[in-house]
Amino acid sequence: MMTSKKVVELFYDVASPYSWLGFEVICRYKNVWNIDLKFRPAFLGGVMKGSGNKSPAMVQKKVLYMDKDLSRLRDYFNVPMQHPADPIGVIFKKGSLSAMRFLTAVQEREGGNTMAEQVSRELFLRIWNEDKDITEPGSLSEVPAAVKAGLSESEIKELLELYTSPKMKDKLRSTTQDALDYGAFGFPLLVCHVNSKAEVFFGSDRFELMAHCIGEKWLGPQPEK
Ligand SMILES: N[C@@H](CCC(=O)N[C@@H](CS)C(=O)NCC(=O)O)C(=O)O
Repeated sequence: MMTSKKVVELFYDVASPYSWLGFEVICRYKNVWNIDLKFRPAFLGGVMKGSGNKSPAMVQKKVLYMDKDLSRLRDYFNVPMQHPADPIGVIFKKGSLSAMRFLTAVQEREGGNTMAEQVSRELFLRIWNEDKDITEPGSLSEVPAAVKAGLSESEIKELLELYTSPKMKDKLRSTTQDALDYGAFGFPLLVCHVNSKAEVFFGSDRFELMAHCIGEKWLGPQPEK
């Protein structure tokens, strides 16, 4: 008899480069480990505020270290990360609120994972590889088209109306609150449900420990290689 799959929730925000690393690794493992992966797109700004934390990008020494760290991780994780020309403007001034509402709408509308995964990846790519805007409706409308999600123009229009609705704002707020309730102070956050207990891990650098705790094997960031 097959044992039931362990539910793993990934809380992430496309403004967070470490979220991108965590996102790609857990996507690579979703068919390697006996897990049922649930995407929980949430708002990192709300987590920072709600937990009383502040972004590491506000401390000069951390910024310098993260620069180096991320360029090493790009190769190790094989994720095509590129610094935007103005990271502070991208993360703090422009922010990710509308993009995360949009992603929430995509997920709600689909009720599944496939399009949410593709749209998330496209949003990560736009910020952290192509240095393109993710705040304007015109930019967001390019995303489902770019992932060839099979949406007609009227469906894309429908999504663009849906993402600014109070319902999607509330949904994003409640997902962010769920992350805070699990103890989040930053992203990515992975919550593993094993033996009716929730084990919470912060960071894209905790997969080895996470694998140990859920009884799976860690094969490095590129398990298929
Ligand atoms: N060591 C973690 C760092 C993750 C990280 O710095 N995440 C940022 C967002 S990109 C954050 O939320 N940081 C909160 C904090 O460090 O307190 C990793 O390798 O993934």
